[in-house]
This record gives sequence, structure tokens and C-alpha cells, in this order.
Amino acid sequence: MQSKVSSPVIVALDYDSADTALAMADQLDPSLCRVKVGKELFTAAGPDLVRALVDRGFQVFLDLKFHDIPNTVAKAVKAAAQLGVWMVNVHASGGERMMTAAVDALRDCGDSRPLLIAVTVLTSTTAEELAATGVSAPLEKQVLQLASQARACGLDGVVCSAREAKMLRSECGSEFALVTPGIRPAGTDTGDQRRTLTPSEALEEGSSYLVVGRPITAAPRPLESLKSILFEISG
Ligand SMILES: O=c1ccn([C@@H]2O[C@H](COP(=O)(O)O)[C@@H](O)[C@H]2O)c(=O)[nH]1
Repeated sequence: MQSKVSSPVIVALDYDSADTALAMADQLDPSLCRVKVGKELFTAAGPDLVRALVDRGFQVFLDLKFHDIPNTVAKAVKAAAQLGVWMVNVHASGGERMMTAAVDALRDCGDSRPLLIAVTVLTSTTAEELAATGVSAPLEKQVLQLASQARACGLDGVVCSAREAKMLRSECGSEFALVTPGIRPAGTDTGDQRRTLTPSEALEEGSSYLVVGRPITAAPRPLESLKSILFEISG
């Protein structure tokens, strides 16, 4: 039975084994956060680990960022739904046909349909790095273009930086989920992230969910770090 979750925080379980991920999950509380399984953990531990987290009462965001031909992505999101995940994602740059195929694949899931969202521009990417890939639009315009396409295709939201949340909230409406990694409490190491905001700034800008990894998982007392973020945003 999944817990009712009272917070917008999604803890990124970026680990290389099921044992370490479950040891961290067991220090957390499924009523205080959701958890995210990304490429490292899923590649190492697979669907059984996802089921183990669901069985512990966690709502799981399966962050595999599918990016492939429409038929393959449709089948992948359907397989994710069968795992009982709460949210799954694709890359918006896969295009409208791919995103529509993903939406269509989840149509017969009924109440167990996961939220389907699309990655816009990764939060580790700078404007200069995006331009170097050949994208001529300014970074914010590119985020807006990809988010608008995702919304038009019927997706539930996007992954973006909290720095773009105000713009997307105003362009995409109040129901569109804005899932924002690159969250860094004041004074914490940004690491490889480039477009960051603090938890309270992110919510003020309009984020729906805050993805937080290392500031919680690398802290000496992860549950205390989670609670300190929840305290910051409750103010
Ligand atoms: O644009 C994106 C999309 C996904 N992520 C993922 O979020 C977490 C962030 O972890 P931190 O340790 O808080 O940096 C990580 O799993 C990424 O794969 C992202 O950062 N940006």
C-alpha cells in the first residue's frame, strides 16, 4: 500500500546496488518523500528493486529518460507502468510522434496509469553547452518549445530547471507538473549541476516537485537533511 505523501521532495537514489539503495530508503519515510530510480540504479538492480521500493510504500519516479523510436518508447513506458511506478519520463527532444506514442501506450492503464513527463534541457547543461550541440534557440526558448510540445501531446508535465519554472507555469498552466532537479540548499555543493535554485526558491518560482539527490543522500544524516529541507519550504 503506497503512503500518502505530504511533501514535494523526490529523493534521487543514485546507487550502484539494490542493497545500498534499500539501506537509504529504509532511513527515509515514504510519507515525507517520494523516491527516484535512475539509470545507474536501474541498470545495476533492475525491476526487482523498483518493486521492492513500491512494496515499502514509496511512490517511485522511474527516471530512465526514454529516447528512441516511437514503437520502442511506447513499449518501454508500458513496461514501466506494469512495475507500478508513480511517474515515468521520456526525452521531449524525441519529438511529437514519440511522445504521442508514449501517451497512447498508457491509455488502457486506468487508475494505475503513471504520470508521464518529458525532459526538456538537462539541469547540468549551460546555455553555451546547448548552443554547442547545434541548437540555435536560446536555452529558455528551447525549454519552452519542448515543454509546449509535451503539453500539446498530452503529457502531464516536464523536467526542467526551477529557473524556468516561472515561465513554464505561466505558459503551461497550473495543472502541468514541473519536476525540477538541480535543487541545492544554500551552501551545498552544486557538483555537476549548472542551473540550480534552493528548495524554497524553486517552489516560489512554481516547481511542483523538487528532485534532490546528493544534498540528502551524501549527508551524514539523510533523514535530518530531508527534514531540514521540508522545514525550509514549510516557512
Ligand atoms: O535535468 C535533469 C534530469 C534529471 N536529473 C537527475 O536528478 C538527480 C539529481 O541529483 P543531485 O544529486 O541532486 O544532483 C540525478 O539523479 C539526475 O540524474 C538531473 O539532475 N537533471
